Amino acid sequence: MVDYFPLLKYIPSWFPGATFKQKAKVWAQEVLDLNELPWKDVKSFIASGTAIPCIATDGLEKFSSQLDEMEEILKNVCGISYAAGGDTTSALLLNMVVALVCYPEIQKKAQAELDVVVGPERLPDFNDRKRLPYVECILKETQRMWPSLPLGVDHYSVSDDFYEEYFIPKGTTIVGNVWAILHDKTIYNDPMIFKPERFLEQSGKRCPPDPTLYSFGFGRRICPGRYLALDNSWMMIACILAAFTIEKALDINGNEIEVTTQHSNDALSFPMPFRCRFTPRSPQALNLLETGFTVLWVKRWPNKFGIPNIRCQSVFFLLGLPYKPGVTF
Ligand code: HEM
Repeated sequence: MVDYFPLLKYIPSWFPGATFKQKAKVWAQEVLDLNELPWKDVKSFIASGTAIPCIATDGLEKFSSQLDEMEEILKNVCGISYAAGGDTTSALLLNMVVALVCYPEIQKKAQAELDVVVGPERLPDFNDRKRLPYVECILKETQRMWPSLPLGVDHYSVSDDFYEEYFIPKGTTIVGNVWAILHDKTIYNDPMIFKPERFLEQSGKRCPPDPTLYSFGFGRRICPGRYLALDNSWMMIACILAAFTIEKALDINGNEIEVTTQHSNDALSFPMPFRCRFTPRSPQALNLLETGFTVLWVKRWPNKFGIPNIRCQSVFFLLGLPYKPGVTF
């Protein structure tokens, strides 16, 4: 509000109606805490020898001789990654789970693909990704149908500009309507229908544009975490699909509890709370759940950007299980 009406910043916080100033004070402290408190924790874990390898421990080790100038930067990189990457990625994952619950035939098709390519003895990994086109299509279609940030993040024109017949004066707020682009029926056929197949590459067929082009923002401020977000989300959903069948939860009479595809109306669009059941697909799947992530972590991505940590934590979060640092799923 103050950005739009700069005079408001001179109103004292006790002035009737100026509650935004009191709120801003509380929120400012919360933002500072988000940066400072986890950083303090990491440093105390390092001191006590209990830290698990992650981007923060890597950075502190790598720049140990330049900490005077680098520590503030490292702390801010970690803080903004958490602030910008946590809820957005969770929203995408929860949307994929909603889709799998609501459309069991889509879930079955993805599992059939995984069974052929990966089999029941191990969890999927990035080497399998190219051979799992349908799982990729689910990731794309979820971003199209329910983008995590339907109106993106506002931009601001730094100089006078023209777009087609529109004059855009310097200082105009520009809202990129991601939702409208991704539901444009001239680009995406039947845009209100969840249809991963639309992104399946087949000879003689032209696929619509990848929603990733829009769902991570635009121009030079485009999301720098998009590759991590997409890799992380792909790995999560591929592993969940390989190991579980996800169905609607049952009430006390054994009837299925309906799941809606409605969403919150906030800047960040989460599915409305829903209940579902995760059932291991087989005894081997259950075994993989106990050992699979340890194997992936140790063998494939030792200590790289903390990705395995984030992934394991998210799986625990999604399943509503308490996450213990250092314990892999
Ligand atoms: C599904 C997950 C994610 C979505 C949908 C998403 C979406 C977005 C969008 C729409 C923007 C605004 C871009 C613009 O101004 O046009 C943005 C900015 C940003 N994102 Fe993401 N993001 C996700 C995950 C992440 C992750 C995992 C990280 C970091 C690890 C991250 C870091 C950032 C940062 C630092 C910015 C600000 C960039 C700037 O202003 O220059 N995001 N993101």
